Amino acid sequence: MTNQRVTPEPALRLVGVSKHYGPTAALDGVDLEVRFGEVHGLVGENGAGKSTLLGVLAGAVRPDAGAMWIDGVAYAPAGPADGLARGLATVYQELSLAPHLDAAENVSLGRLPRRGPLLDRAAMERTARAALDRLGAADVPLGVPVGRLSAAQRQLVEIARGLASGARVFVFDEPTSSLGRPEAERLLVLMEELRSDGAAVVFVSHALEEVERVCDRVTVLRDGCNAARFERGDFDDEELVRAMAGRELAAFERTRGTALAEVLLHARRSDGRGQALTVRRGEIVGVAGLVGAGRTELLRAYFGLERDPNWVFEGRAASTPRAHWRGHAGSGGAGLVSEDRAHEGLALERPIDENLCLPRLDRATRGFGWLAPGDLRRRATRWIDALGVRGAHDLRAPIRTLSGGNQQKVAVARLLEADSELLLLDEPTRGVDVGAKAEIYRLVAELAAGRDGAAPRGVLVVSSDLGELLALCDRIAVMVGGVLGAARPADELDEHALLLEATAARPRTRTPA
Ligand SMILES: Nc1ncnc2c1ncn2[C@@H]1O[C@H](COP(=O)(O)OP(=O)(O)OP(=O)(O)O)[C@@H](O)[C@H]1O
Repeated sequence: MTNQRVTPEPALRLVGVSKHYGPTAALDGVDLEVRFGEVHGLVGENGAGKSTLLGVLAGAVRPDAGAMWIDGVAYAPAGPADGLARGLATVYQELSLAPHLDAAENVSLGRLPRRGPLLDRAAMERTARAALDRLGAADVPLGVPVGRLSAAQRQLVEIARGLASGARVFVFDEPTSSLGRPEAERLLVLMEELRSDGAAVVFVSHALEEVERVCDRVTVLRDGCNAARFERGDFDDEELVRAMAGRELAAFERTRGTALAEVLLHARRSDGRGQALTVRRGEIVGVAGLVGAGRTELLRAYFGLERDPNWVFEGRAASTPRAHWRGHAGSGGAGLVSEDRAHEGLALERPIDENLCLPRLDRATRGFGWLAPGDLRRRATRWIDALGVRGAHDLRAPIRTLSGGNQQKVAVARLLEADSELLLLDEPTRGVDVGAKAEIYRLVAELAAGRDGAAPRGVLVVSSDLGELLALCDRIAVMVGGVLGAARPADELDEHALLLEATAARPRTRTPA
Protein backbone atom coordinates (compact mmCIF):
# COMPACT_ATOMS: atom_id res chain seq x y z
CA MET A 1 0.00 0.00 0.00
CA THR A 2 2.73 2.42 1.01
CA ASN A 3 4.70 1.44 -2.11
CA GLN A 4 1.90 2.42 -4.42
CA ARG A 5 3.14 4.96 -6.97
CA VAL A 6 1.14 8.13 -7.02
CA THR A 7 0.56 9.20 -10.61
CA PRO A 8 0.00 12.92 -10.75
CA GLU A 9 -3.07 13.87 -12.69
CA PRO A 10 -2.39 15.52 -16.04
CA ALA A 11 -3.07 19.25 -16.08
CA LEU A 12 -5.45 18.75 -18.96
CA ARG A 13 -7.08 15.66 -20.39
CA LEU A 14 -9.45 15.54 -23.35
CA VAL A 15 -11.00 12.30 -24.57
CA GLY A 16 -13.00 11.84 -27.77
CA VAL A 17 -13.83 15.50 -28.33
CA SER A 18 -15.92 16.09 -31.49
CA LYS A 19 -17.47 19.12 -33.12
CA HIS A 20 -19.35 19.21 -36.41
CA TYR A 21 -20.41 22.20 -38.47
CA GLY A 22 -22.95 20.81 -40.93
CA PRO A 23 -21.01 18.30 -43.06
CA THR A 24 -17.62 19.46 -41.72
CA ALA A 25 -16.06 17.47 -38.90
CA ALA A 26 -13.94 20.23 -37.35
CA LEU A 27 -13.02 17.77 -34.57
CA ASP A 28 -13.59 14.04 -34.75
CA GLY A 29 -12.82 12.20 -31.51
CA VAL A 30 -9.71 14.14 -30.48
CA ASP A 31 -7.64 13.12 -27.43
CA LEU A 32 -5.13 15.42 -25.76
CA GLU A 33 -3.09 15.16 -22.59
CA VAL A 34 -0.98 17.97 -21.21
CA ARG A 35 1.14 17.70 -18.06
CA PHE A 36 2.07 20.29 -15.50
CA GLY A 37 5.63 21.49 -16.12
CA GLU A 38 5.55 20.97 -19.88
CA VAL A 39 5.13 23.04 -23.00
CA HIS A 40 2.86 21.03 -25.29
CA GLY A 41 2.74 21.88 -28.99
CA LEU A 42 -0.49 21.63 -30.96
CA VAL A 43 0.08 21.75 -34.71
CA GLY A 44 -1.79 20.99 -37.91
CA GLU A 45 -2.50 22.38 -41.35
CA ASN A 46 -4.96 25.21 -41.83
CA GLY A 47 -8.41 23.85 -41.05
CA ALA A 48 -7.09 20.87 -39.03
CA GLY A 49 -9.20 21.89 -36.03
CA LYS A 50 -6.77 23.70 -33.70
CA SER A 51 -8.87 26.84 -33.14
CA THR A 52 -11.98 24.75 -32.67
CA LEU A 53 -10.18 22.72 -30.01
CA LEU A 54 -9.05 25.90 -28.25
CA GLY A 55 -12.62 27.19 -28.45
CA VAL A 56 -13.87 24.01 -26.77
CA LEU A 57 -11.19 24.32 -24.08
CA ALA A 58 -11.98 27.95 -23.41
CA GLY A 59 -15.72 27.29 -23.22
CA ALA A 60 -16.48 29.34 -26.34
CA VAL A 61 -17.43 26.31 -28.51
CA ARG A 62 -19.75 23.59 -27.24
CA PRO A 63 -18.54 20.13 -28.34
CA ASP A 64 -20.96 17.49 -29.71
CA ALA A 65 -19.19 14.71 -27.82
CA GLY A 66 -16.24 13.99 -25.55
CA ALA A 67 -15.09 14.73 -22.02
CA MET A 68 -12.47 16.98 -20.41
CA TRP A 69 -10.66 17.10 -17.07
CA ILE A 70 -8.49 19.79 -15.50
CA ASP A 71 -6.13 18.43 -12.86
CA GLY A 72 -8.24 15.28 -12.61
CA VAL A 73 -11.55 17.06 -12.08
CA ALA A 74 -14.23 16.94 -14.77
CA TYR A 75 -14.48 20.17 -16.75
CA ALA A 76 -17.49 21.14 -18.88
CA PRO A 77 -17.38 24.91 -19.33
CA ALA A 78 -20.63 26.74 -20.04
CA GLY A 79 -18.77 29.87 -21.15
CA PRO A 80 -15.34 31.53 -21.24
CA ALA A 81 -15.50 32.66 -17.59
CA ASP A 82 -15.56 29.00 -16.47
CA GLY A 83 -12.08 28.34 -17.88
CA LEU A 84 -10.47 31.14 -15.91
CA ALA A 85 -12.36 30.09 -12.79
CA ARG A 86 -10.80 26.61 -13.18
CA GLY A 87 -7.28 27.99 -13.69
CA LEU A 88 -7.18 27.88 -17.50
CA ALA A 89 -6.09 31.08 -19.26
CA THR A 90 -6.19 31.45 -23.06
CA VAL A 91 -3.96 34.00 -24.73
CA TYR A 92 -5.43 34.84 -28.12
CA GLN A 93 -3.75 36.34 -31.12
CA GLU A 94 -6.59 38.79 -31.72
CA LEU A 95 -7.52 41.30 -29.06
CA SER A 96 -9.72 39.52 -26.54
CA LEU A 97 -9.28 42.05 -23.75
CA ALA A 98 -11.65 44.97 -23.24
CA PRO A 99 -9.95 47.51 -25.55
CA HIS A 100 -11.28 50.65 -23.86
CA LEU A 101 -10.15 49.53 -20.38
CA ASP A 102 -6.54 49.89 -19.26
CA ALA A 103 -4.13 47.12 -18.29
CA ALA A 104 -4.87 47.38 -14.56
CA GLU A 105 -8.63 47.05 -15.18
CA ASN A 106 -8.21 44.19 -17.66
CA VAL A 107 -5.97 42.20 -15.31
CA SER A 108 -8.63 42.32 -12.58
CA LEU A 109 -11.64 42.05 -14.90
CA GLY A 110 -14.29 39.77 -13.39
CA ARG A 111 -12.68 40.10 -9.95
CA LEU A 112 -12.54 43.87 -9.54
CA PRO A 113 -11.39 44.75 -6.00
CA ARG A 114 -13.66 47.11 -4.07
CA ARG A 115 -13.25 49.35 -1.11
CA GLY A 116 -16.77 49.86 0.18
CA PRO A 117 -18.96 50.79 -2.79
CA LEU A 118 -16.00 52.04 -4.85
CA LEU A 119 -13.45 50.28 -7.03
CA ASP A 120 -10.09 49.98 -5.31
CA ARG A 121 -7.88 51.41 -8.03
CA ALA A 122 -4.71 51.20 -5.92
CA ALA A 123 -5.28 47.46 -5.31
CA MET A 124 -5.92 46.91 -9.02
CA GLU A 125 -2.67 48.62 -9.93
CA ARG A 126 -0.74 46.64 -7.31
CA THR A 127 -2.11 43.35 -8.66
CA ALA A 128 -1.39 44.25 -12.29
CA ARG A 129 2.10 45.55 -11.50
CA ALA A 130 2.98 42.43 -9.51
CA ALA A 131 1.84 40.13 -12.34
CA LEU A 132 3.55 42.19 -15.04
CA ASP A 133 6.77 42.34 -12.98
CA ARG A 134 6.74 38.55 -12.73
CA LEU A 135 6.69 38.55 -16.53
CA GLY A 136 9.56 41.04 -16.72
CA ALA A 137 7.12 43.44 -18.37
CA ALA A 138 7.63 46.61 -16.37
CA ASP A 139 7.42 48.55 -19.66
CA VAL A 140 3.68 47.92 -20.09
CA PRO A 141 1.86 51.13 -19.05
CA LEU A 142 -1.07 50.66 -16.67
CA GLY A 143 -3.18 53.73 -17.41
CA VAL A 144 -3.55 53.41 -21.21
CA PRO A 145 -6.55 51.70 -22.89
CA VAL A 146 -5.19 48.31 -24.03
CA GLY A 147 -6.58 48.92 -27.51
CA ARG A 148 -3.73 51.40 -27.89
CA LEU A 149 -0.98 49.00 -26.79
CA SER A 150 1.14 46.97 -29.21
CA ALA A 151 0.20 43.35 -29.97
CA ALA A 152 3.14 42.18 -27.82
CA GLN A 153 2.11 44.36 -24.87
CA ARG A 154 -1.50 43.15 -25.11
CA GLN A 155 -0.36 39.54 -24.96
CA LEU A 156 1.62 40.36 -21.83
CA VAL A 157 -1.50 41.87 -20.26
CA GLU A 158 -3.44 38.68 -21.10
CA ILE A 159 -0.77 36.49 -19.53
CA ALA A 160 -0.66 38.81 -16.49
CA ARG A 161 -4.42 38.40 -16.21
CA GLY A 162 -4.00 34.64 -16.14
CA LEU A 163 -1.21 34.83 -13.55
CA ALA A 164 -3.22 37.21 -11.33
CA SER A 165 -6.18 34.84 -11.39
CA GLY A 166 -3.95 31.96 -10.33
CA ALA A 167 -4.07 30.10 -13.69
CA ARG A 168 -1.97 26.92 -13.92
CA VAL A 169 -2.81 26.06 -17.53
CA PHE A 170 -1.90 28.59 -20.23
CA VAL A 171 -3.09 28.14 -23.80
CA PHE A 172 -1.36 30.26 -26.45
CA ASP A 173 -3.05 30.64 -29.84
CA GLU A 174 -0.36 31.41 -32.47
CA PRO A 175 1.21 33.90 -30.08
CA THR A 176 4.28 34.79 -32.12
CA SER A 177 2.62 35.27 -35.51
CA SER A 178 1.93 38.97 -35.08
CA LEU A 179 5.17 39.73 -33.27
CA GLY A 180 8.56 40.77 -34.56
CA ARG A 181 11.57 38.57 -33.84
CA PRO A 182 12.72 40.17 -30.54
CA GLU A 183 9.20 40.14 -29.05
CA ALA A 184 8.69 36.57 -30.24
CA GLU A 185 11.93 35.51 -28.52
CA ARG A 186 10.78 37.14 -25.30
CA LEU A 187 7.49 35.28 -25.45
CA LEU A 188 9.17 31.93 -26.02
CA VAL A 189 11.37 32.53 -22.96
CA LEU A 190 8.27 33.45 -21.00
CA MET A 191 6.57 30.19 -21.92
CA GLU A 192 9.66 28.33 -20.72
CA GLU A 193 9.54 30.26 -17.45
CA LEU A 194 5.88 29.37 -16.94
CA ARG A 195 6.90 25.73 -17.44
CA SER A 196 9.71 26.07 -14.87
CA ASP A 197 7.13 27.43 -12.43
CA GLY A 198 5.19 24.18 -12.88
CA ALA A 199 2.44 25.50 -15.16
CA ALA A 200 1.13 23.60 -18.17
CA VAL A 201 1.54 25.45 -21.44
CA VAL A 202 -0.23 24.64 -24.73
CA PHE A 203 1.46 26.24 -27.73
CA VAL A 204 -0.50 26.37 -31.00
CA SER A 205 1.69 27.51 -33.86
CA HIS A 206 2.63 27.26 -37.52
CA ALA A 207 6.20 28.31 -36.63
CA LEU A 208 7.52 24.76 -36.50
CA GLU A 209 11.10 25.67 -35.64
CA GLU A 210 9.76 27.41 -32.52
CA VAL A 211 7.65 24.36 -31.69
CA GLU A 212 10.70 22.14 -32.08
CA ARG A 213 12.71 24.45 -29.84
CA VAL A 214 10.41 24.87 -26.84
CA CYS A 215 8.01 21.92 -26.78
CA ASP A 216 8.43 18.83 -24.63
CA ARG A 217 5.72 16.99 -26.55
CA VAL A 218 3.67 17.78 -29.64
CA THR A 219 0.19 16.64 -30.68
CA VAL A 220 -0.49 16.77 -34.42
CA LEU A 221 -4.04 17.15 -35.76
CA ARG A 222 -5.07 16.34 -39.31
CA ASP A 223 -8.60 16.80 -40.67
CA GLY A 224 -10.03 17.04 -37.16
CA CYS A 225 -8.35 13.83 -35.94
CA ASN A 226 -5.24 12.94 -33.94
CA ALA A 227 -2.52 12.25 -36.52
CA ALA A 228 0.58 11.80 -34.33
CA ARG A 229 2.21 12.61 -31.01
CA PHE A 230 5.91 13.24 -30.55
CA GLU A 231 8.21 13.45 -27.54
CA ARG A 232 11.10 15.91 -27.37
CA GLY A 233 14.11 14.63 -29.25
CA ASP A 234 11.92 12.33 -31.36
CA PHE A 235 11.04 14.79 -34.07
CA ASP A 236 12.24 17.63 -36.22
CA ASP A 237 10.23 20.11 -38.25
CA GLU A 238 10.33 17.90 -41.35
CA GLU A 239 8.73 15.10 -39.39
CA LEU A 240 6.06 17.45 -38.08
CA VAL A 241 5.27 18.60 -41.63
CA ARG A 242 4.94 15.01 -42.80
CA ALA A 243 2.55 14.18 -39.96
CA MET A 244 0.53 17.37 -40.54
CA ALA A 245 0.18 16.88 -44.29
CA GLY A 246 0.14 13.08 -44.36
CA ARG A 247 2.59 13.22 -47.28
CA GLU A 248 5.93 14.67 -48.36
CA LEU A 249 5.83 18.33 -49.31
CA ALA A 250 8.10 19.90 -51.86
CA ALA A 251 10.16 22.71 -50.38
CA PHE A 252 10.16 26.06 -52.13
CA GLU A 253 13.35 27.09 -53.84
CA ARG A 254 13.43 30.15 -55.99
CA THR A 255 15.62 30.89 -58.93
CA ARG A 256 16.27 34.59 -58.67
CA GLY A 257 14.36 36.83 -61.04
CA THR A 258 15.58 39.18 -63.73
CA ALA A 259 14.53 42.76 -63.09
CA LEU A 260 13.56 44.65 -66.23
CA ALA A 261 14.36 48.32 -66.67
CA GLU A 262 10.83 49.58 -66.16
CA VAL A 263 10.32 51.14 -62.74
CA LEU A 264 6.87 50.34 -61.36
CA LEU A 265 7.37 52.07 -58.04
CA HIS A 266 9.89 54.53 -56.71
CA ALA A 267 9.28 55.60 -53.11
CA ARG A 268 11.39 58.23 -51.35
CA ARG A 269 10.99 60.27 -48.22
CA SER A 270 10.20 63.92 -48.83
CA ASP A 271 12.74 64.94 -46.18
CA GLY A 272 15.51 63.10 -48.05
CA ARG A 273 16.26 60.74 -45.12
CA GLY A 274 17.41 57.21 -45.81
CA GLN A 275 17.33 55.50 -49.18
CA ALA A 276 14.72 55.45 -51.90
CA LEU A 277 13.03 52.13 -52.68
CA THR A 278 12.60 51.01 -56.27
CA VAL A 279 10.53 48.08 -57.53
CA ARG A 280 11.12 47.14 -61.17
CA ARG A 281 9.05 44.89 -63.34
CA GLY A 282 10.10 41.27 -62.84
CA GLU A 283 11.54 41.56 -59.33
CA ILE A 284 10.43 40.83 -55.79
CA VAL A 285 11.59 43.37 -53.23
CA GLY A 286 11.21 42.86 -49.48
CA VAL A 287 11.00 45.28 -46.57
CA ALA A 288 12.16 43.97 -43.20
CA GLY A 289 11.97 45.78 -39.87
CA LEU A 290 10.56 45.56 -36.38
CA VAL A 291 6.85 45.78 -35.70
CA GLY A 292 6.10 49.52 -35.60
CA ALA A 293 9.03 50.46 -37.86
CA GLY A 294 6.61 52.08 -40.33
CA ARG A 295 6.49 49.42 -43.05
CA THR A 296 2.71 49.09 -43.17
CA GLU A 297 2.42 52.89 -43.09
CA LEU A 298 4.55 53.07 -46.24
CA LEU A 299 2.11 50.78 -48.08
CA ARG A 300 -0.90 52.64 -46.73
CA ALA A 301 0.55 56.01 -47.70
CA TYR A 302 1.13 54.69 -51.23
CA PHE A 303 -2.49 53.60 -51.49
CA GLY A 304 -3.71 56.91 -50.15
CA LEU A 305 -5.30 55.12 -47.21
CA GLU A 306 -3.55 57.51 -44.91
CA ARG A 307 -2.47 61.06 -45.57
CA ASP A 308 1.27 60.96 -45.11
CA PRO A 309 3.37 63.84 -46.43
CA ASN A 310 6.56 61.90 -45.56
CA TRP A 311 6.53 59.85 -48.74
CA VAL A 312 6.73 60.76 -52.42
CA PHE A 313 5.82 58.09 -54.99
CA GLU A 314 6.87 57.88 -58.63
CA GLY A 315 6.99 55.18 -61.28
CA ARG A 316 4.49 53.59 -63.64
CA ALA A 317 2.18 52.21 -60.96
CA ALA A 318 2.33 55.33 -58.79
CA SER A 319 -0.34 57.39 -60.49
CA THR A 320 -3.33 55.11 -60.10
CA PRO A 321 -3.27 53.03 -56.92
CA ARG A 322 -6.13 54.87 -55.30
CA ALA A 323 -8.41 54.15 -58.25
CA HIS A 324 -7.72 50.47 -57.80
CA TRP A 325 -8.25 50.37 -54.09
CA ARG A 326 -11.81 49.01 -54.24
CA GLY A 327 -11.56 45.34 -53.56
CA HIS A 328 -7.88 45.86 -52.83
CA ALA A 329 -6.85 44.99 -56.33
CA GLY A 330 -7.57 45.96 -59.87
CA SER A 331 -6.45 45.69 -63.45
CA GLY A 332 -3.21 47.49 -64.18
CA GLY A 333 -2.04 49.67 -61.30
CA ALA A 334 -1.34 48.04 -58.00
CA GLY A 335 -3.07 45.64 -55.63
CA LEU A 336 -2.60 45.12 -51.91
CA VAL A 337 -3.05 42.26 -49.49
CA SER A 338 -3.64 44.01 -46.18
CA GLU A 339 -2.16 42.63 -42.97
CA ASP A 340 -5.57 43.14 -41.39
CA ARG A 341 -7.62 40.67 -43.40
CA ALA A 342 -10.61 40.63 -41.06
CA HIS A 343 -11.24 44.36 -41.28
CA GLU A 344 -9.74 45.42 -44.58
CA GLY A 345 -9.12 42.36 -46.67
CA LEU A 346 -12.20 40.22 -46.80
CA ALA A 347 -15.96 40.70 -46.73
CA LEU A 348 -16.49 38.12 -43.99
CA GLU A 349 -20.24 37.66 -44.50
CA ARG A 350 -19.95 37.34 -48.31
CA PRO A 351 -19.53 33.97 -50.05
CA ILE A 352 -16.10 32.42 -50.63
CA ASP A 353 -16.32 32.63 -54.45
CA GLU A 354 -17.25 36.32 -54.41
CA ASN A 355 -14.37 37.11 -52.09
CA LEU A 356 -12.00 35.28 -54.41
CA CYS A 357 -13.16 36.95 -57.59
CA LEU A 358 -13.93 40.42 -56.24
CA PRO A 359 -11.59 42.27 -58.62
CA ARG A 360 -13.28 40.69 -61.61
CA LEU A 361 -16.76 41.22 -60.20
CA ASP A 362 -15.83 44.83 -59.64
CA ARG A 363 -14.89 45.24 -63.28
CA ALA A 364 -17.94 43.29 -64.43
CA THR A 365 -20.27 45.58 -62.53
CA ARG A 366 -18.46 48.56 -63.98
CA GLY A 367 -19.37 47.35 -67.45
CA PHE A 368 -16.02 45.87 -68.49
CA GLY A 369 -17.27 42.39 -68.93
CA TRP A 370 -19.60 39.86 -67.43
CA LEU A 371 -18.78 36.99 -65.18
CA ALA A 372 -21.18 34.06 -65.51
CA PRO A 373 -21.89 32.12 -62.29
CA GLY A 374 -20.23 29.06 -63.86
CA ASP A 375 -17.14 31.13 -64.61
CA LEU A 376 -17.06 32.42 -61.05
CA ARG A 377 -17.24 28.86 -59.75
CA ARG A 378 -14.50 27.65 -62.12
CA ARG A 379 -12.12 30.43 -61.19
CA ALA A 380 -12.77 29.98 -57.47
CA THR A 381 -12.28 26.21 -57.70
CA ARG A 382 -8.97 26.68 -59.51
CA TRP A 383 -7.59 28.78 -56.63
CA ILE A 384 -9.00 26.51 -53.98
CA ASP A 385 -7.16 23.60 -55.57
CA ALA A 386 -3.95 25.55 -56.19
CA LEU A 387 -3.65 26.71 -52.58
CA GLY A 388 -5.32 23.74 -50.91
CA VAL A 389 -8.05 25.84 -49.26
CA ARG A 390 -9.68 23.48 -46.72
CA GLY A 391 -13.32 23.59 -45.71
CA ALA A 392 -14.65 25.25 -48.87
CA HIS A 393 -17.25 22.54 -49.61
CA ASP A 394 -19.81 25.18 -50.43
CA LEU A 395 -18.44 28.13 -52.40
CA ARG A 396 -21.54 30.14 -51.52
CA ALA A 397 -20.90 29.83 -47.75
CA PRO A 398 -19.72 33.00 -45.97
CA ILE A 399 -15.95 33.18 -45.87
CA ARG A 400 -15.97 33.52 -42.07
CA THR A 401 -16.71 29.77 -41.90
CA LEU A 402 -13.19 29.06 -43.17
CA SER A 403 -10.34 28.71 -40.67
CA GLY A 404 -8.09 31.76 -40.25
CA GLY A 405 -5.27 30.43 -42.40
CA ASN A 406 -7.65 29.41 -45.17
CA GLN A 407 -9.15 32.91 -45.18
CA GLN A 408 -5.64 34.28 -45.62
CA LYS A 409 -5.10 31.98 -48.62
CA VAL A 410 -8.22 33.46 -50.20
CA ALA A 411 -7.00 37.02 -49.53
CA VAL A 412 -3.74 36.23 -51.34
CA ALA A 413 -5.44 34.30 -54.16
CA ARG A 414 -7.68 37.26 -54.83
CA LEU A 415 -4.71 39.47 -55.46
CA LEU A 416 -3.12 36.85 -57.70
CA GLU A 417 -6.42 36.61 -59.61
CA ALA A 418 -6.38 40.35 -60.33
CA ASP A 419 -4.01 41.43 -63.05
CA SER A 420 -2.25 44.19 -61.14
CA GLU A 421 1.20 45.13 -62.40
CA LEU A 422 2.48 45.75 -58.91
CA LEU A 423 1.59 43.45 -56.01
CA LEU A 424 1.98 44.69 -52.46
CA LEU A 425 1.90 41.95 -49.87
CA ASP A 426 1.73 42.90 -46.20
CA GLU A 427 2.46 39.84 -44.02
CA PRO A 428 1.01 37.62 -46.76
CA THR A 429 1.44 34.27 -44.99
CA ARG A 430 0.49 35.16 -41.43
CA GLY A 431 -1.36 32.14 -40.00
CA VAL A 432 -0.75 30.05 -43.15
CA ASP A 433 0.61 26.51 -42.83
CA VAL A 434 3.97 25.49 -44.29
CA GLY A 435 2.60 23.68 -47.33
CA ALA A 436 0.40 26.56 -48.41
CA LYS A 437 3.22 29.03 -47.73
CA ALA A 438 5.40 27.27 -50.28
CA GLU A 439 2.49 27.27 -52.73
CA ILE A 440 1.93 31.02 -52.26
CA TYR A 441 5.67 31.67 -52.79
CA ARG A 442 5.61 29.61 -55.99
CA LEU A 443 2.62 31.55 -57.36
CA VAL A 444 4.10 34.93 -56.47
CA ALA A 445 7.44 33.96 -58.04
CA GLU A 446 5.64 32.85 -61.21
CA LEU A 447 3.80 36.15 -61.43
CA ALA A 448 7.05 38.08 -61.03
CA ALA A 449 8.65 35.97 -63.75
CA GLY A 450 5.65 36.35 -66.09
CA ARG A 451 3.44 33.29 -66.26
CA ASP A 452 1.74 31.83 -69.35
CA GLY A 453 3.09 34.55 -71.60
CA ALA A 454 1.84 37.32 -69.26
CA ALA A 455 4.05 40.32 -68.62
CA PRO A 456 6.22 40.02 -65.51
CA ARG A 457 4.89 41.88 -62.47
CA GLY A 458 6.69 43.71 -59.70
CA VAL A 459 6.21 42.60 -56.08
CA LEU A 460 6.83 44.40 -52.79
CA VAL A 461 6.64 42.22 -49.67
CA VAL A 462 6.51 43.40 -46.06
CA SER A 463 7.09 40.56 -43.62
CA SER A 464 8.22 39.92 -40.07
CA ASP A 465 9.23 36.43 -41.18
CA LEU A 466 12.84 36.97 -42.20
CA GLY A 467 13.10 33.45 -43.62
CA GLU A 468 10.19 34.29 -45.89
CA LEU A 469 11.87 37.45 -47.19
CA LEU A 470 15.15 35.64 -47.77
CA ALA A 471 13.45 32.78 -49.64
CA LEU A 472 11.23 34.93 -51.80
CA CYS A 473 12.93 38.24 -52.53
CA ASP A 474 15.59 39.39 -54.97
CA ARG A 475 16.46 42.39 -52.83
CA ILE A 476 15.62 43.37 -49.25
CA ALA A 477 15.64 46.75 -47.53
CA VAL A 478 15.39 47.26 -43.77
CA MET A 479 13.22 50.00 -42.29
CA VAL A 480 14.06 51.56 -38.94
CA GLY A 481 11.93 54.32 -37.45
CA GLY A 482 10.18 55.08 -40.74
CA VAL A 483 13.47 55.39 -42.64
CA LEU A 484 14.63 52.86 -45.25
CA GLY A 485 18.12 51.47 -45.68
CA ALA A 486 19.44 50.42 -49.09
CA ALA A 487 17.83 47.37 -50.70
CA ARG A 488 20.54 44.73 -50.98
CA PRO A 489 20.61 41.41 -52.86
CA ALA A 490 19.01 38.69 -50.73
CA ASP A 491 21.91 36.35 -51.57
CA GLU A 492 24.25 38.61 -49.60
CA LEU A 493 22.02 38.66 -46.50
CA ASP A 494 20.99 36.31 -43.72
CA GLU A 495 18.55 36.53 -40.79
CA HIS A 496 21.26 37.71 -38.44
CA ALA A 497 22.31 40.59 -40.69
CA LEU A 498 18.70 41.69 -41.19
CA LEU A 499 17.95 41.55 -37.49
CA LEU A 500 21.07 43.51 -36.61
CA GLU A 501 20.11 46.23 -39.03
CA ALA A 502 16.48 46.24 -37.89
CA THR A 503 17.45 46.64 -34.24
CA ALA A 504 20.14 49.28 -34.92
CA ALA A 505 19.47 52.48 -33.02
CA ARG A 506 19.83 54.57 -36.14
CA PRO A 507 19.26 53.70 -39.79
CA ARG A 508 22.17 53.70 -42.16
CA THR A 509 22.56 57.10 -43.72
CA ARG A 510 22.57 57.96 -47.38
CA THR A 511 26.35 58.34 -47.65
CA PRO A 512 28.39 55.73 -45.85
CA ALA A 513 31.67 57.21 -44.64
N1 LIG B 1 -18.42 28.56 -37.59
C1 LIG B 1 -18.07 27.63 -38.51
N2 LIG B 1 -18.94 27.22 -39.46
C2 LIG B 1 -18.58 26.29 -40.37
N3 LIG B 1 -17.38 25.68 -40.41
C3 LIG B 1 -16.48 26.04 -39.48
C4 LIG B 1 -16.76 27.03 -38.50
N4 LIG B 1 -15.66 27.17 -37.71
C5 LIG B 1 -14.72 26.31 -38.21
N5 LIG B 1 -15.22 25.63 -39.27
C6 LIG B 1 -14.51 24.60 -40.05
O1 LIG B 1 -13.90 23.70 -39.15
C7 LIG B 1 -12.63 23.28 -39.65
C8 LIG B 1 -11.56 23.50 -38.59
O2 LIG B 1 -11.32 24.90 -38.45
P1 LIG B 1 -10.31 25.49 -37.38
O3 LIG B 1 -10.51 26.97 -37.40
O4 LIG B 1 -10.47 24.80 -36.08
O5 LIG B 1 -8.89 25.11 -38.03
P2 LIG B 1 -7.43 25.52 -37.56
O6 LIG B 1 -6.64 24.27 -37.42
O7 LIG B 1 -7.50 26.42 -36.38
O8 LIG B 1 -6.89 26.31 -38.84
P3 LIG B 1 -5.88 27.59 -38.96
O9 LIG B 1 -4.50 27.03 -38.87
O10 LIG B 1 -6.16 28.08 -40.34
O11 LIG B 1 -6.24 28.57 -37.88
C9 LIG B 1 -12.39 24.06 -40.94
O12 LIG B 1 -12.71 23.21 -42.02
C10 LIG B 1 -13.37 25.21 -40.87
O13 LIG B 1 -13.77 25.59 -42.17
